[in-house]
Amino acid sequence: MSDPRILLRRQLRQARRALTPCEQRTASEQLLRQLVHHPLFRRSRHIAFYLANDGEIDPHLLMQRARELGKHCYLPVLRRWPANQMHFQLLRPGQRWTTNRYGIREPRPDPRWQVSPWRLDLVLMPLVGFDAQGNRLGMGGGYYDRLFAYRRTRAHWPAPRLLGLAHHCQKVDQLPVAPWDVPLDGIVSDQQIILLQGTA
Ligand SMILES: Nc1nc2c(c(=O)[nH]1)N(C=O)[C@@H](CNc1ccc(C(=O)N[C@@H](CCC(=O)O)C(=O)O)cc1)CN2
Ligand SMILES: Nc1ncnc2c1ncn2[C@@H]1O[C@H](COP(=O)(O)OP(=O)(O)OP(=O)(O)O)[C@@H](O)[C@H]1O
Repeated sequence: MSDPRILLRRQLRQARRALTPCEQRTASEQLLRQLVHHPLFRRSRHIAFYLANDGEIDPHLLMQRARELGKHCYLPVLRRWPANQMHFQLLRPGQRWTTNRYGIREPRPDPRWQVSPWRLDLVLMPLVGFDAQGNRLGMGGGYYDRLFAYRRTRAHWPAPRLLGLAHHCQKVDQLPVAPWDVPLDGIVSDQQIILLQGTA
């Protein structure tokens, strides 16, 4: 039986890649506007971002603001072994960079600056698709799901808050949910903020 996620992923990735540079810039500015004064951002001192790839909504303006505000910013770094795992690494002055197996830039791995996910206050997650119930479709590597698998049994741990970031065109009526999917606390698109029950 074929996985309905595969076709959906292809369509939604095409849609976000089709956005013009001008639409991308506007979306990035809208994202900044939505989040910069939001308590979820203002209260957070340790925040994980991502470097936009494949037409993803670009959080770099927000990351720039976070750095100006003296917040600690982290990016995902893929583990060499086991190859299906990732963690977050603090961005440092004079940061050195490398390129991961998908061609995405990431900080050069340095265990001294890698943190356990529960040390973060807020994680901004890239996504391919979302629905109003807060379900997320990712790139299919399962990296975020594996890292936050502990949340499925400890749903009430306050930290970190998990927010998916997306272009509005990535919204669908209802996503198929997999048993390993980690529920998000909210989704922020260039047009709306959806906060799930219990998220303040
Ligand atoms: N910007 C960004 N960084 C991220 C993620 C992400 O989704 N976006 N990730 C979120 O998990 C992790 C990387 N996961 C990824 C998983 C698949 C592909 C990808 O392009 N897959 C190709 C197949 C490539 C291959 O098999 O070699 C494809 O589907 O076309 C990219 C990133 C960590 N960093
Ligand atoms: N907690 C977990 N433990 C083991 N395998 C997992 C776990 N979570 C996800 N996986 C595996 O990862 C694969 C990809 O999952 P899925 O398609 O949901 O990824 P995704 O959420 O789209 O990707 P990503 O999180 O990287 O953006 C699945 O085949 C699944 O078996």
